Amino acid sequence: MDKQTPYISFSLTTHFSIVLQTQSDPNMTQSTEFGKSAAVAVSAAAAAAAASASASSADCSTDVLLNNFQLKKKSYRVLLHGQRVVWERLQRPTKSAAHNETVKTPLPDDVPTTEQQLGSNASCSYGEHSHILHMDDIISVRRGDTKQASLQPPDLEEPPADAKPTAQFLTINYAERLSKSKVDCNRWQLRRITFYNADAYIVRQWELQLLARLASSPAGGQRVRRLLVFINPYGGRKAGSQTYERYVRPLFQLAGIDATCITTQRANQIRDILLTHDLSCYDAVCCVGGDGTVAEVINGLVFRRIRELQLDEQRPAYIPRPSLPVAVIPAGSTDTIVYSMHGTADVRTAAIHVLLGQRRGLDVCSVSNSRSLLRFCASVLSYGYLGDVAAESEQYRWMGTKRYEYSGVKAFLSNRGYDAELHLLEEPLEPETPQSPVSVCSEPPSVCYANCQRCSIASSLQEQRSSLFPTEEEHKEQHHHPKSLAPTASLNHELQLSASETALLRPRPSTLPLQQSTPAAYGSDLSLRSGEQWKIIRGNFFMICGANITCACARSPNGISRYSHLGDGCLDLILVRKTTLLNNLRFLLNTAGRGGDIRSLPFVEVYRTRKFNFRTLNAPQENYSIAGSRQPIAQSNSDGINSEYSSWNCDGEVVTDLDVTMSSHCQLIDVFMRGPHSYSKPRKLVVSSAPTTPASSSDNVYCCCKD
Ligand SMILES: Nc1ncnc2c1ncn2[C@@H]1O[C@H](COP(=O)(O)OP(=O)(O)OP(=O)(O)O)[C@@H](O)[C@H]1O
Repeated sequence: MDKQTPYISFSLTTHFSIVLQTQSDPNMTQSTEFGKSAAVAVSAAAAAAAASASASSADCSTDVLLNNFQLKKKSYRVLLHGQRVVWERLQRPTKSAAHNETVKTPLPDDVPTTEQQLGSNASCSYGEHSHILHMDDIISVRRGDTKQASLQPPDLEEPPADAKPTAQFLTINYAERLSKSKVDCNRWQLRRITFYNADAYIVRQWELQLLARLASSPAGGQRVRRLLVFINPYGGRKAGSQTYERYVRPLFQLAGIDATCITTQRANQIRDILLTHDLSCYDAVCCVGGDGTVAEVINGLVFRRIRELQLDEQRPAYIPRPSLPVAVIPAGSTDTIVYSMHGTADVRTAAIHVLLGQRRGLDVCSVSNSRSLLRFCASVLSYGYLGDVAAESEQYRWMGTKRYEYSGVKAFLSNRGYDAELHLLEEPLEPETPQSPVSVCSEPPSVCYANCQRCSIASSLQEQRSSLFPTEEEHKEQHHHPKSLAPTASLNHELQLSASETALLRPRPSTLPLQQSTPAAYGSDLSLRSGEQWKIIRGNFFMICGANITCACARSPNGISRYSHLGDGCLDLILVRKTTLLNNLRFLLNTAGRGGDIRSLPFVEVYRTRKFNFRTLNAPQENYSIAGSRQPIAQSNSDGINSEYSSWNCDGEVVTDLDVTMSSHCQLIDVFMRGPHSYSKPRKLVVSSAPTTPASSSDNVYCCCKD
């Protein structure tokens, strides 16, 4: 190490070590106000060794690094503090300050002594002009001898740790969420910042510390190294391959992701590969395509797990959780799954979420008829209008996305309503409401945002919930011992759960084997267990939707089911009664706008449930398909739309069964997402010459419970 630039390690407390640099350059010299109990001064070599040791230790997150760097030829003080990198422009010393050589530090006066104390309010304590970058948002860190070299993707072959460092440039690639307006606050973009320091030892130390912190942070530990990518070249505008090459591959390279790509050659190929191939060398599965492609991946992974566990594929006793998480890159026509996950169908945003590694559990619904499990649904299962659109539009795929508009008008005009009977067990909405259609509630239910409380409660209760459900034997026992009938009640008391949390703890019908899946079986079983009655609704419907997620898309930014949550284990059943043509039009316009709320329409009912059963009235039994074939069952009229029965639209695919049960499985699949954000005005930075940076990623995240 250069003797001109010795390191001084200040040990403030047993929990802290601050490494400061002193240099002959007055602009880069600093003393400190921190040194309350500073035990000091180690040799340069010892400090470097200590630093690299601490970098490799898991507990390195308690260290603080503070150095001066140059950024665009301006001097900055840069601090690595817990999970944050903070940098602040060094001001030229004023006359009064020149006498007092102490430079203002970005840490608060009252320096907390432990990381816990620094905790969540640490970001508010930095200087007003500080730029704060959260570790969760860092994609990669690389040093280089030149700025250009530091911009290259990470080098897999690192020089030995004891080699003399030469690199003076340190580039941090990170993701930033753009918060431009209420309608554009969910796009993320890639940013980079390059710091320069004449001392290569400091640069190396920073890189080591940053990498160690990234690896030990919860999100960093989840980052993907080996990815299996399926590209559907057929979906949307048939631009899946170009989308991947142009926008996604460079980002994966930058993050050092080793991606194996397969371009599909036929429908259902993804599912077949996932069912039969060895996937042990992959950390995750990624698909580039629309909702149909995502559904193929989810179906493939869940059925694979069912096979691995040797469960009955037609009537599994329970639905197991696949081990691999799923990444989705939008390249379809509507891309509602991606839009609902991120609040945008922007390709870069979706790719950036894969790089950042943060995952959330996504509910997946199973769709079954009275005889067997048919498939899994990630977005919406819809009968009537949307079912007709799906069946119709397949014939006009050559039109591209216009086929939906054409088929939409045709299906709308020919819709005479469909007779149906539905059975469901209603779940209360948030806030707790009477067991009634949502349309009569005074307060709107919560919207699912990043850090959604409702979903995180559902996630944290997963373990407890599984042990709460009685097996068939336990269930019989409970009938003989009525005191044990309310395990949730006693648990609620122990855990002091709120009403909405209690609702999430309710026993679920989906734990029953599928052979008991007739409405009658459910009705009697659950009435006995929870003391609730199944609701039976009959009528003539323009459309029936079981929405697993909001189903938002560019055309319908709030989605058809605005208040659906991504991972609460519930689905929203939306019933649109057949009334007048004008009312049907009102409904469609309402879903298209940002301000609309279908719950305000008198002919629309929304029920939150974990499971519902549907059957047509007077349906001929012998026409039920077993596996949900794509063929229409009953004869269609001359327009291709059957006037008496519709078909189901399941994630854009056509299912023709007329006796269907849809059940939600809480957070069955892990997907790379944080959830959409609500708009909040970005912090204004006074120093305009400085690069703009995001507030801490967690600062951008709000609770779901506001609209
Ligand atoms: N090479 C291929 N040739 C034909 N069909 C394919 C091929 N690869 C995949 N498919 C099928 O194409 C169908 C449509 O794909 P996808 O749903 O991704 O696009 P989309 O329908 O345009 O988008 P969205 O569902 O978002 O509206 C899927 O059912 C998928 O199984």
